[in-house]
Amino acid sequence: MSRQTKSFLISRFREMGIRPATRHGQNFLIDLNLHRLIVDSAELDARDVVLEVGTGTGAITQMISDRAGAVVTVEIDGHMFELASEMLIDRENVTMLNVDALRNKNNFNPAVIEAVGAQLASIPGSRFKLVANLPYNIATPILSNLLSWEFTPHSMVATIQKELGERMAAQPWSKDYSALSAWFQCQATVEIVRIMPPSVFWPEPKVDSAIVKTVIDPERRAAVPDLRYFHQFTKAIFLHRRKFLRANIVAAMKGVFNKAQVDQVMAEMEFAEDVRTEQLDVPTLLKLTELVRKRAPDWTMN
Ligand SMILES: C[S@@+](CC[C@H](N)C(=O)[O-])C[C@H]1O[C@@H](n2cnc3c(N)ncnc32)[C@H](O)[C@@H]1O
Repeated sequence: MSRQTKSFLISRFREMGIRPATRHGQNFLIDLNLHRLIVDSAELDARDVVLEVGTGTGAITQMISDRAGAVVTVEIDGHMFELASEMLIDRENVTMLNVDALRNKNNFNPAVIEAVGAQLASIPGSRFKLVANLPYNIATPILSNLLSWEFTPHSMVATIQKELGERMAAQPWSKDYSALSAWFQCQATVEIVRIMPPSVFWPEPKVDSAIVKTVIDPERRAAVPDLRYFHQFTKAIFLHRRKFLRANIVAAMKGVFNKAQVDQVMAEMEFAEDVRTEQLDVPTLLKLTELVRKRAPDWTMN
């Protein structure tokens, strides 16, 4: 049974003589029904190897461990690691790592990759999932990098800033639609499971949060010929998403395409001159990327 209530946290932090570390995004979820909702949304069973970034006190880890085949949980803060160890020490299917989950913005820590790989190899027919109340300062790189990781996740259920969840799920023409929306939606479905006010955390964050579920769609993913190219090219043309698409392609392909070549691409796509990047849905972005990739396969974003 989880002990993660506000009074439990306050008294344990006092005993240890520490305060929640803002720099590590330490906002602990104190509504136990929401712990359950996160874990229920992941639909776990014994085949699942779960990565949790941010063990905290281990409250969610415990619930995951009850349902999944294995959990690899990662915590950067030595005090939190110590606190969580008390609760998780006897659990044989839990691997605890006291490291930074990320080596840098674009890469996971090799120790995390190794631990997840070992668990995936040890369970026949294993599936890889992320379940986490993520530290908000690294939520985007964690979720985004997992989509091009060594192990393709089956799904990811995460508590993140509401604004990030809205960007992941956004549709063309909306203010939140961006390269990030296209990156998620070209290979997965994104569902906002629950919006949550600051009061369900201790200490309270400044913004609303959301539980967001991303389920990878293998068919959709396989239909993207070059995920890395798509990611880079959409990032480049969405730098000024309200501008005319033509100007964005000219800027993105500077030194590779001359303006006549850009006009050829525009004509082949049957785009009007005044089409803007923010209007393009994911299938159209995929088609456009392929036309560009065929003409400039070696292009990379500056
Ligand atoms: C939002 S709290 C969530 C804690 C707990 N799972 C819960 O639900 O209450 C995020 C946790 O991630 C840890 N953390 C922050 N940055 C990290 C990083 N780069 N790698 C691993 N853990 C990190 C923090 O110390 C904190 O315990």
